[in-house]
Amino acid sequence: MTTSHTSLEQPGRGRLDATSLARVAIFAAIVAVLGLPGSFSVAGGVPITFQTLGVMLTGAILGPWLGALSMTVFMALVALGLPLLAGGRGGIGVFFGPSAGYLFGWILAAFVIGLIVHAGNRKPVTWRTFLAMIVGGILAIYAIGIPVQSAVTRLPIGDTVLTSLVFIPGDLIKAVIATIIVMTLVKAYPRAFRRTWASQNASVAERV
Ligand SMILES: O=C(O)CCCC[C@@H]1SC[C@@H]2NC(=O)N[C@@H]21
Repeated sequence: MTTSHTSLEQPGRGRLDATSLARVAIFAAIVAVLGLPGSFSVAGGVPITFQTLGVMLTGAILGPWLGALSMTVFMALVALGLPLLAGGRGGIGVFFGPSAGYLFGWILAAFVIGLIVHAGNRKPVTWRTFLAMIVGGILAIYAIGIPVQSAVTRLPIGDTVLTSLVFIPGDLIKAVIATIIVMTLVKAYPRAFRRTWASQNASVAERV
């Protein structure tokens, strides 16, 4: 195993070099920037936000581990009080509010999207990338977000599911946009994507 002054140990896996660290930071920043236009308030206390587009891109481009790490860093900064959520919100309180589950879901989403997009170490194709956005970027987020929202607001789960239907049109549009961006990048920079794939797989291989 090589050592480097510009790398950090990743728990349970290989090394996190300076480039990976920069990517993690850049995508956390992209998610923050997508919060700048603000959000749309809807019933239930969970806003419609562009930030999930950033979550989708993070998982697809960084892959499962770095993607999840990037979203974890983003959440840590939010917890520390940085106003990175749409509408300039931040602080530990958001993790006890109606959208807390969705926020944790963003970490899972980046991981699941990365897994599906990178599945089998094959070149990303449009259908699998779009499937990843649906499964990771919508279903995985809702799977945590809706039960937590229901528990926090004390609205029955069925009613909370109905409330969350308002997110579907926007999230589907974001899934399409994310797929177009990712496939455009794959076509423009195939070697960069191959390197991302290879490094993630090498890291996974190191773990077994
Ligand atoms: O800013 C927050 O407090 C978190 C917002 C969570 C928004 C959820 S994520 C899935 C769904 N899609 C949206 O546009 N909004 C919700």
